[in-house]
Amino acid sequence: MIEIDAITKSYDQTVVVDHVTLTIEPSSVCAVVGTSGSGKTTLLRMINRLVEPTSGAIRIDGEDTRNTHAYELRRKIGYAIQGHGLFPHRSVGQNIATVPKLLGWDKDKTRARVTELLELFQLDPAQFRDRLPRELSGGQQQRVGVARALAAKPNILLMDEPFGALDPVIRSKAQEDLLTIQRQFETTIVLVTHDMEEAIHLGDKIAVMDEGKLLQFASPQQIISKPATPFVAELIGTGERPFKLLSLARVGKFVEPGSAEGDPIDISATLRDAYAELLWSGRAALPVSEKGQVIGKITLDQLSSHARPQ
Ligand SMILES: Nc1ncnc2c1ncn2[C@@H]1O[C@H](COP(=O)(O)OP(=O)(O)OP(=O)(O)O)[C@@H](O)[C@H]1O
Repeated sequence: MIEIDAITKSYDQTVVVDHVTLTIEPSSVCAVVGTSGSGKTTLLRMINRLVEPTSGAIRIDGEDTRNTHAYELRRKIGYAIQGHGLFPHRSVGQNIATVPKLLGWDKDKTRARVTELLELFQLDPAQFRDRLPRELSGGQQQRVGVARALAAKPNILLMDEPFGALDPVIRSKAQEDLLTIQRQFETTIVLVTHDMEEAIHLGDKIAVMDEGKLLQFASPQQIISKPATPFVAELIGTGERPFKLLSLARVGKFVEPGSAEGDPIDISATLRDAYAELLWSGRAALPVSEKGQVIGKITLDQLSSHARPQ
């Protein structure tokens, strides 16, 4: 658990993070969202003391971070940034091994961990271990950046716009991979993004910042249905609200008995996918399938009722 308690950062007379208080539950994803200059990166960096707070406290599992050396904290906490920040003259394997090496892991253990991570991120170790970062595509470099951040099996992973430089297709794959890995390792993730769509998709909770202040800290559902201020509503985009609500729920929860015409949709699809398919094909209901078997249907009426605040 990360408890952020009235944390404040000022540079000279300018307050860039202003008395922010929030608690991030273990094994959850907290997305920090806001416009440029709102203090997101500064807030994130105060968690691993890359930036020292001016006042306030941060506790990790009850322990005040000021009681731990900053370098120890940074070895314990994974950190991945936009543009991945890989060391250009070190191989992929050496990049991933950075923190294990600092922690004094032996060679075999480190090599085994690098192999495990390369496989996890679908980068064939035989092919990629000895390449230099510049010999990889942007998406592959980004995966190495996240692999490096996870190398020493941190409980906490801080991510600053990790997918910012990726094209939409690779980005969405990278987001899915991250969620899979997060569930597998139960990592607590704090992720900075300026993209509300990404925050809604990845966050169990979303922290909305503006001018150094925390405007709202709530679930995606609550942020969309009950934005705390007009600024939060603006960030979501009023016209987008119904679709964003639909994107949070999966078809599986809303299956009705009966059948419908045409191609089925899988139970794992989002209600937004189902809605798009209904509109596109001009149908009022879709058959729903699970492992290739039709198990019921989902109707336009049901989707409409779910696209409103509950
Ligand atoms: N070392 C520093 N010295 C002085 N001002 C700083 C310093 N670091 C950040 N700031 C200022 O603090 C404010 C918040 O910066 P921060 O990088 O936290 O914002 P952000 O929300 O992450 O923005 P972006 O999305 O553009 O990265 C900005 O106005 C920035 O200019």
